[in-house]
This record gives sequence, structure tokens and C-alpha cells, in this order.
Amino acid sequence: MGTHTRHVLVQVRDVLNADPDRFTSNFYLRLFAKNPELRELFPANMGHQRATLFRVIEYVLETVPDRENHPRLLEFLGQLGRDHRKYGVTEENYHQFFDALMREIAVTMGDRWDEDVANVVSQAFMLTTGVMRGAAHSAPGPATWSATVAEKYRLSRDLAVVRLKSSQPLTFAAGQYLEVQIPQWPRIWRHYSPSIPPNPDGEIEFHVRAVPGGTVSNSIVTETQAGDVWKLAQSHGTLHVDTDREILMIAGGTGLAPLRALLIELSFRADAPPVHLFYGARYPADLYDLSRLWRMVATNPWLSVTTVVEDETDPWWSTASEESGRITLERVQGQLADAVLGYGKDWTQHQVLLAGSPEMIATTRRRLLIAGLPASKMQHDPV
Ligand SMILES: NC(=O)C1=CN([C@@H]2O[C@H](COP(=O)(O)OP(=O)(O)OC[C@H]3O[C@@H](n4cnc5c(N)ncnc54)[C@H](O)[C@@H]3O)[C@@H](O)[C@H]2O)C=CC1
Repeated sequence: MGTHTRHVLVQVRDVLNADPDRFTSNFYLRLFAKNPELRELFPANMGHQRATLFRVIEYVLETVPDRENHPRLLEFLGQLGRDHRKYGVTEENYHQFFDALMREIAVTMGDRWDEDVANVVSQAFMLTTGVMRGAAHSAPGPATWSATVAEKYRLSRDLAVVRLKSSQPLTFAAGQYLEVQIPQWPRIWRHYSPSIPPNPDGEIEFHVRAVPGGTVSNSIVTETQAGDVWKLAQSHGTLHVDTDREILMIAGGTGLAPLRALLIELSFRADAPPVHLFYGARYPADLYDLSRLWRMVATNPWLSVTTVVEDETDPWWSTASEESGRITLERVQGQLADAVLGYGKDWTQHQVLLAGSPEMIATTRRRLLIAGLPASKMQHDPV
């Protein structure tokens, strides 16, 4: 792409950036005015949707002139197209989206919009919708699966285990996370990591902590019941185990789920490498699932587990089970990075898998890098 394309797209970006909220609100108004049935595909609250749309538009305008980054752009748009299958987006909807977008950009550009600018911009967004449609079209498997809640139980005031059975076997890899929609919040999708690997019977399990102020997670903990039908869609994430080197796993809270799925899968293999899992929580009572981990350690000689608590004493208001007091897994006090680095073992050749809150991942990763563990051997989901 030439300097001319770059120049035009930079100019368009600058104009749209003057008021992203107005641009995206007007774009959706235009889209829904022309095609009211499209409103049904979106959640009641459009704030998140508008922000996401703007980030995508900005990314396209920035990357189209930059040939070196085209493979990344195509991969990104392909993923976006596959992600949109779950909304039931049709070929016709892509055309409607393209038309509304071009018209709104034209109006926003005002007298800076001419035939030449229109050509450059329409090429950029034809590429966008073309790649998205192509990827959606060629994606294997169904766009969504239905799964019925078989059992839900609460481990504490804010933590629940949900077990479901899907109508067909699911396609995801252990360690990945899935897009999930619950009947209490139609059209809102969240990401949750299954805590067991996929299996031919379509069984699936999630560990969900109610996030303060969170809508979906709170509904799962307080309202979900057996018989509810959930929708599951695309799987994402690249956490995986290569069996040719030793593994260090670091889990914070419910970040245990994807690592637990990988451990269960490894326990079915004859070539499992040595794995050391550090599993952290704020208080001892927050360490859930210890009996299962304890049984896995007892039956799999390649696995060792250290539990890590910031505070040795449970607060008086704790409602979590007292399971942690009865299980004899190794326990140290501190933050996860303290526990790993103070363990007296050289981790520099290990494959490192981190899962937990973005803050925990960022802090722990930084401490491990400073201690000399190579970034190339660390894996975690996007934070
Ligand atoms: N694939 C993944 O990475 C997954 C991530 N998660 C995320 O894991 C989190 C789990 O939340 P909770 O169960 O409430 O556990 P939590 O966030 O309270 O985590 C407890 C553990 O993380 C450590 N930690 C927390 N904040 C830290 C910080 N700023 N620096 C260093 N260490 C810190 C604590 O010391 C403790 O060991 C959620 O944010 C959830 O979205 C959950 C499942 C999968």
C-alpha cells in the first residue's frame, strides 16, 4: 500500500477520533434504523459493543497501510469473523454493516470526503468484511452448542461449581477458555475456562467466582440451577503443555480451572513430564478443590503441589468450606512469586504456565522475568 493510502487512512482516523462515542452511536442508530431486526443481535447495553467496534475500526485503519503487519491483521479479522458466528450474522448483515459504516464515515468526514477517499476507505473495509465472512464460512463445527446445567453447588458465598452436559461433544482443547452465554443474560457473552478436558459425553465443568459488581458471574453463583440451558461458542487461548520439559504451573484462585484441565489430561498420558503446581489464594479457606488435587498428587508421581496463602488465618466472615484444614498438601505463606522464587529450585529451564487475575499474572510474570526466567518459556492468556 502506498503513502497515499496511509495518508488518507490517517486522516480518517484523526477525524473519527475527535468523537468516537458520537461516531459509534450514530453508526448503530443508522444500522438499526435501516434494519431494526439487527438490534436483536446485540445486548441491551451497547457501551461495551461500541467501544469494541471503535477499537476494531482503529486497528484496521492503522494496519491496512502497513504490509508487514498484514498476516496479523488477517489472523485478527479471521478470528473476529469466527467469533461473530455465534450471533447468527448473515451474508446480508455484512453488506448492511458495510453500507452503514461507509455512510457514517462519509458524513463524519464532511467536505473531506471525495471519490478518492471513498475508494481507499471502502477497500479497507471490504477487506475487513471479506476476511471475516470467509473465515466464518470456512470455520469447522457448529457456531454454538447448547449445554444443560446438570448440577450447581456453592463452595462459598461467592464461588460456585457448575456442571453441564452438552448436546454434542465440544471442540476445545484442555487449557482453553470458552465463550459462554447464560439464560439470565441473553446476548451477553463471557469467557470461562472449563476445569475438565473435553470428553465424548459432552460433560463440562466451570468454577465461577462472583466478581464484585459483575452481572453474569453473580447470576451464575446465585441464580443458576439445574435445567438451565447455556450457550457455548468459540474456544480461545493457547495454554498448553509440551511433554519434552519440566513444567511449572502457577494458579491464582479460580485460575486453577484451566491448569486443572491440563493436569487431568496429563494424568491419562504415559509421557507426563514432572509438573509442580503452585496454587494461591488470599486465605486458607479460599483454597478450594484441595481434596481432588490431593488425590491427583497421591496417584500421579510426576505431580507435586504447593499451596500458597497470603494470610495464614481465615477472616471471621469466611463462608468457604474448611476443607483446606484437613488436607495435607504443602503450604507456604506469601504471594505466588515469593513462593516460587523462595522454593530453592532452578526454574529457568521449565515451561511456565500462569493463570489467574490480570494483576496476579502481570506481577508474577514480572518477578519471574527479573529472577531470570525466560519470557519465551512463559505462557498465559491475554491479560
Ligand atoms: N485462563 C486464565 O488465566 C483464567 C483466569 N481466571 C481469572 O482468575 C482470577 C481468579 O480470581 P479469584 O478466584 O478471585 O482469585 P484472586 O484474584 O483473589 O487470586 C488469588 C491469588 O492471586 C494472587 N494475587 C491476587 N492479586 C495479585 C497481585 N496483584 N499480585 C500478585 N498476586 C496476586 C493472590 O496472592 C492469591 O495467590 C479472576 O480474575 C479470573 O478472571 C480464571 C480462570 C482462568
